[in-house]
Amino acid sequence: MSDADVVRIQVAGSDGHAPYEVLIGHQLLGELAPLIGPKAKRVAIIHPEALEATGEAIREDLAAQGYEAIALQVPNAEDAKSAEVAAYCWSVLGQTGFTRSDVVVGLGGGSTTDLAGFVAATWLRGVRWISVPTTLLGMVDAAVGGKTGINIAEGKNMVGAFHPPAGVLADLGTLETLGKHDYVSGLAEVIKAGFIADPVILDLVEADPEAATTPAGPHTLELIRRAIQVKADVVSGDLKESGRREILNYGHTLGHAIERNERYKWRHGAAISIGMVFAAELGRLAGRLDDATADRHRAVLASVGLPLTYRADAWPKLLDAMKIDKKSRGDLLRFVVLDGLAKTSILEGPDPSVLVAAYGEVSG
Ligand SMILES: NC(=O)c1ccc[n+]([C@@H]2O[C@H](COP(=O)([O-])OP(=O)(O)OC[C@H]3O[C@@H](n4cnc5c(N)ncnc54)[C@H](O)[C@@H]3O)[C@@H](O)[C@H]2O)c1
Ligand SMILES: O=C(O)C(=O)C[C@@H](O)[C@H](O)[C@H](O)COP(=O)(O)O
Ligand SMILES: [Zn+2]
Repeated sequence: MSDADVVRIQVAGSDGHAPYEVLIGHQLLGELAPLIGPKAKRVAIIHPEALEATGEAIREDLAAQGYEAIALQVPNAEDAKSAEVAAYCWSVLGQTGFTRSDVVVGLGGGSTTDLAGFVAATWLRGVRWISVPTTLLGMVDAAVGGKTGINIAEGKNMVGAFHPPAGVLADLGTLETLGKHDYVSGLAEVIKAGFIADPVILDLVEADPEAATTPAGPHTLELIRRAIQVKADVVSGDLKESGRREILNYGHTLGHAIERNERYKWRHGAAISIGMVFAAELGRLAGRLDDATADRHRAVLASVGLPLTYRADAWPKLLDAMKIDKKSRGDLLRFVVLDGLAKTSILEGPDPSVLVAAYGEVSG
């Protein structure tokens, strides 16, 4: 692949953080060392068990270029996003003599890059890191924007930091080994970007939903590019989520509560899919969203195999979990809703009866 085939999306710097680029293409490994730069002596490649061979290949490549490179293996999926695993990473960095000029590489899906970014944010109060997403969800969402963190029993991503990467390398070739369910989970965030900002995404998925569920589909690059552009545009203007960035949380208030209720054994995209149907019903019941757009949520999410419903008896626990959502202010629950396609707004303190009614629509 020539350099001309690499798509580059810019993310602006803010709050003292430098701007960076998201590169989308094939065989991007050669881009890693220039991003790490000459000042680093050591590089820690944090990767999940599933990517042991890739982690080792990158380690060897960087070692051959003179870096003291270590591959730091962590558990697959959400099991990596824990205080214990973060502490294990800190110990390894300490034993390696990792200094402020050294660099962390997060190689993997969103769980791994959230952890790696958090480790980088907290080690010596912040070292540079590079995100190398290997899942659809990682590419279109988690790797970009600098939200890093871990889960605790009380809630999803409750401990974390805003710490943008120095660069993002989205190598499309890595998607070929990703399981179907994990790929489809990423489509939930792609579809989210469609509803909140870029409806062309919805048209592309609806044109051939089956093709959208595989990286071999005709619109894969276009979908990834458009979803990353949405994310990059939003976070460029509001790194720390003091305003517009909240729209990226569409569907996440209920979605995160479901993940907590499932003890983080569900895929993020599956929970967010149900959360978006709930948010659409809230918008409809609040008299803001038209029926056609609300119904379109169910149609497009179901067409790619994402779930739409959750257990009715879970409501009290979900309501409790939603109270510590990061968008809450005091006792006020706040939801991102749509006033129309790509027209986001905030619904504050909805009447409890409206919440129950909306949940009734997603609990069968
Ligand atoms: N920071 C953010 O802005 C942000 C945005 C969206 C989601 N997230 C977080 O991302 C996480 C979900 O990420 P995800 O959907 O990428 O899942 P994941 O990171 O949990 O990965 C899913 C599974 O795929 C494996 N895997 C990863 N890449 C692979 C590959 N190329 N081939 C084969 N297997 C591979 C992983 O080891 C894991 O078992 C959640 O924790 C969510 O909260 C963060
Ligand atoms: O980047 C953001 O901002 C998002 O909200 C993107 C979400 O898709 C993502 O799941 C994020 O990790 C949620 O963050 P949280 O602040 O609600 O924990
Ligand atoms: Zn998400």
